[in-house]
Amino acid sequence: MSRRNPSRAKANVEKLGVAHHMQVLRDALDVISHLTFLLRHFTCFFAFRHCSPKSTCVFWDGGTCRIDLRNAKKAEFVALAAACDQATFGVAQKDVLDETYRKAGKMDLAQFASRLDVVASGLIDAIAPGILQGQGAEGDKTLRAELYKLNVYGEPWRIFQSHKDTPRGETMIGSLVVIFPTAHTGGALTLEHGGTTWTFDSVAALAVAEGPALAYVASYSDVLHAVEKVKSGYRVSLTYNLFLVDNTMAIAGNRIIPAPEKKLEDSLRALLADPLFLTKGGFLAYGLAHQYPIPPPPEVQYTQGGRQVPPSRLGPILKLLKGGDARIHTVSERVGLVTRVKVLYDTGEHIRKMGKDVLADDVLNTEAINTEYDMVCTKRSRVWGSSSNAETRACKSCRRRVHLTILPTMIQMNSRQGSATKKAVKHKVAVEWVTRITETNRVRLQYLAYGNEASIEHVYGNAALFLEVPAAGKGIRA
Ligand SMILES: O=C(O)CCC(=O)C(=O)O
Ligand SMILES: [Fe+2]
Repeated sequence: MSRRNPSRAKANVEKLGVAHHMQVLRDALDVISHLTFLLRHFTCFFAFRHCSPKSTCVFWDGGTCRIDLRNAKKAEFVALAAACDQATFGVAQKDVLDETYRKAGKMDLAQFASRLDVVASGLIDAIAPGILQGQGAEGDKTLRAELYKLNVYGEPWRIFQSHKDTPRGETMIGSLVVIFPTAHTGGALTLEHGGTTWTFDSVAALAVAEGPALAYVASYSDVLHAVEKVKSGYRVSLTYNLFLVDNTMAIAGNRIIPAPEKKLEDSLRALLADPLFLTKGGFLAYGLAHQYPIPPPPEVQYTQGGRQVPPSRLGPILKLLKGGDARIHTVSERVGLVTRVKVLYDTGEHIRKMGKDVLADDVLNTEAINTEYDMVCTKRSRVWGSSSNAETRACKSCRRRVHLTILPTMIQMNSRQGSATKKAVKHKVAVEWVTRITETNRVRLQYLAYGNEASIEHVYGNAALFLEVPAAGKGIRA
């Protein structure tokens, strides 16, 4: 007969409790991701019915030319198309013209005027809940739409190849496309994000609308999209850039928290209340589902005291989180956890002293690697799920805990603090992955490696959200 150790059995049961709470948290996240998808869908398939007759008028050539897109004749479309430039597209912050790439005609804002008022018509109110979901604990963000350009598809330009819209500014979160009710066939918009694709057939949407209507699609800026071939007639669209702005009218406590978000919050609180969960503290980590622009490195500033540490290039991401990513941040803030975007580098075996995996609070540069300026954590064992899978779905089996060893920021060190460093190196931090790390926000570090010949090597890192969990009984867990 096997002898059972009652205290070990009890510990196992309690550990199951942590596993259970983690599972509830992941399930709540699954629902949130699904919700994100549904909202995007909803936004796509909604036909706008309240446009005034003037909304379909477009003027160009200093106002001397005019077209009413509700009942224009072929000659008018030909004139509009003739006034367009061949559309360019963004590559590395520059607009590039490639005849083989995009085949749509466009007019920049300076060349045309539209009478459509997206605010007064209620269009922004209609898209805001979808785009702003999860933003700000108290509904303290709102959307501002800036008209960007006009696109014309038809003879001689018929398609717009797959692309992501170039972010125009640090607070740009997405785009709004409005499609006019002109006679045409084809021209469906196909969208793809996180392995899910869907098609918005504006012709079909407008066909079922009663009375005058405009079709529209609002999506996050990391959604890949393309306009299929316009087979006949002319398709005309306006694009707006959508920016996140502070809502000065927000009233604390006024936000109605959606049920799935409440469930996520409750499951996070239950997890934190369990003293067996990250007993000594650590990170609860979350693989980002959306892609975010990372600003270029700032100029290094030298002051009398030495190098000035610039703000982290990852900082702006936190203010621009989208969908489920924003929801995690909002919930963790409400619960009282400090949340940061950090980059986990897979350094291979190349960079001595740093260990195989490095967790950084900023995008590292060569100087950082050479001098160990930045705050880094070196990991003892291989990180689970590291950079091998670009999936953004919640993972059911990511239970592995990894240990990190923290080094202090070297720039803050003086000789007295040097001894403190050695102590800090022994300090381990546990990381619990709620969802698999993704390659959606991948950064590359180039550095000079000295082997039998000096060579330029690269290491890659992936940004993820890290929620700082205090030890059981400490801080918000007291
Ligand atoms: O015309 C459309 O439906 C899409 C236009 C677009 O993607 C763009 O202008 O970037
Ligand atoms: Fe686009």
